[in-house]
Amino acid sequence: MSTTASSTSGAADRPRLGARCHAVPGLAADEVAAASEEAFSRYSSPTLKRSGGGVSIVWFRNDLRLLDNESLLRAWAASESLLPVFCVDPRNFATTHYFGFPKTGALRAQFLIECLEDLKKNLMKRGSNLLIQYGKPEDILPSIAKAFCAPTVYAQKETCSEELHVERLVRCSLQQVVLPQVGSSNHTTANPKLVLVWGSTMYHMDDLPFNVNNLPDVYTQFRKAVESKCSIRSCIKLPLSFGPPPSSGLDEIGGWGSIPTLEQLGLKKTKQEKGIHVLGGENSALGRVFEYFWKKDLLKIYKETRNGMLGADYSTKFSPWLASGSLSPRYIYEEVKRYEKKRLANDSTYWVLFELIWRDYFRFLSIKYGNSIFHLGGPRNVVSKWSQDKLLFESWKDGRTGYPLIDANMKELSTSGFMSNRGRQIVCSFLVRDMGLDWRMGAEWFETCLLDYDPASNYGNWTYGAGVGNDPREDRYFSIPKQAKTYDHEGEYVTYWLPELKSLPSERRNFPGQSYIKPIVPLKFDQTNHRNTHVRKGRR
Ligand SMILES: Cc1cc2nc3c(=O)[nH]c(=O)nc-3n(C[C@H](O)[C@H](O)[C@H](O)COP(=O)(O)OP(=O)(O)OC[C@H]3O[C@@H](n4cnc5c(N)ncnc54)[C@H](O)[C@@H]3O)c2cc1C
Repeated sequence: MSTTASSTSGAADRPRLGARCHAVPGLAADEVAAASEEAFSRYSSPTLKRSGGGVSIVWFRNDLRLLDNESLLRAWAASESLLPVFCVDPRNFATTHYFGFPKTGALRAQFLIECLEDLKKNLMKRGSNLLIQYGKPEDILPSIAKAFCAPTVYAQKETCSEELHVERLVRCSLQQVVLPQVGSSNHTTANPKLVLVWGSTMYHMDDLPFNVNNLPDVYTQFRKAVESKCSIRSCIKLPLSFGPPPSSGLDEIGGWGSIPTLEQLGLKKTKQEKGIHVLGGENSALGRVFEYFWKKDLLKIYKETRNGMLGADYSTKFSPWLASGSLSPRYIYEEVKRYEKKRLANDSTYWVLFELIWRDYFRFLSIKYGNSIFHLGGPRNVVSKWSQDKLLFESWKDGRTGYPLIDANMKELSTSGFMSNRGRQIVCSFLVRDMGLDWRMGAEWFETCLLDYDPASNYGNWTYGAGVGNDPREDRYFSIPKQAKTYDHEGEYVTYWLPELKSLPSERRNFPGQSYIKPIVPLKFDQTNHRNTHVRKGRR
């Protein structure tokens, strides 16, 4: 997440100007199937044993995968019969945010649908299935537990307020269910319980060298502590079969249910013609790891290319799968180590892990700082004046600010649901520093659009960029002219998203003057000269 310049994406990685969508993974379907099959078989173990009785429910949340899924394995091991469940929670679709945007945009909803299709297929291949119901988990899970007489619901533990609220409601509503106690001769009863299992980070929460409430506030201190004092747990293996599914109870709840369509979620499908198209699901995720590390051998140059903005291959694009839990960060770690053994170890191979530690850091920080990451003053409770000017905001959101670099990035976000890390930092700085807008408006629009939306990473990064988080450099300012010259020197990126700039000479595409929309606000520090930018930054 360093902001210092390194070279941009190599020319070979760049799509031709005017090229259409870039599929991620860019593998043929049979290559994806072969890569995921190979990974599944490497992580399958015929010796895993189950010792429990009856039915256990595994409630899938943001852990839509089989490989390295501890709650799934524990539910399977503790039962005779596993019942995987996904609840399509209307609160995630039919509601809007504080500033009025839909909570989930159509692109992420489509990605989720693909994840569910893939998860269901993978479970069926291993003798199980996925029960899908539309409704609130606190309503659905108790009725399923009752119908199947299931004493335990296993699920992945989450960290942010909305998800924690749902956990509390589920726990309470399960307590209202009365089940006959298994194996009891004197007709005693029990309530089903919710068992929450940690599973979203590379470093396990229980292995941290400090209590999470004493987490170091500065990333570098966090990273150094975990790197020197903890090790990363091995991936959880898979049994060869998750079957058999429960034999009775299904009729009572109306069968396995079906994966909703976009229309059923109240959303409209849009035809995506440009940008990257990331296919949801664990098979694609495993296919992408294979493609990026082994087939295209891009891991060894990641550190040099990661600040790019154009195309599929300047960075890993793992984030949408990590956010939905279709990919485990520990699996990536083990693949990096395998690559380092078989091919080479260098700064780039390490740097992917360095970035995954950022992800862990924001996840743990969301526990330490709770709801304050969503509040205007952020974790440091900074009091500052922010504008909520609607017109300014609309111009940012729709990519009509008059600054090609901002407009191109915002168009990429709404068209594809993705934006590079470089782009995210630039548009965040522009919204906060140059427009002076309430950073939460930007964060909520990201929440609507991003395929990889994750509350801890999104709000963590926004509070950081807005100077209300734990950044030792509170006044982080990204000068657009400087960023454009460094990361889009030839104007290839802006021209891809704003074809009207194509006729300009390459050096003017980011500086089109009169031939483009008039800038909506002046830049706070409008110079390309490094020394001046630096001096002024200090004064802020
Ligand atoms: C304002 C802003 C909002 C963001 N919102 C999100 C979000 O909602 N969800 C999200 O996953 N990332 C978010 N990020 C972080 C980062 O931009 C994306 O993770 C990254 O661009 C995803 O592309 P990639 O998978 O190719 O990343 P790579 O460069 O290949 O990095 C590998 C992985 O490391 C992790 N990572 C990298 N940088 C960060 C970071 N700064 N913070 C946390 N994790 C990181 C991601 O899981 C990523 O997949 C945000 C960054 C900013 C500046």
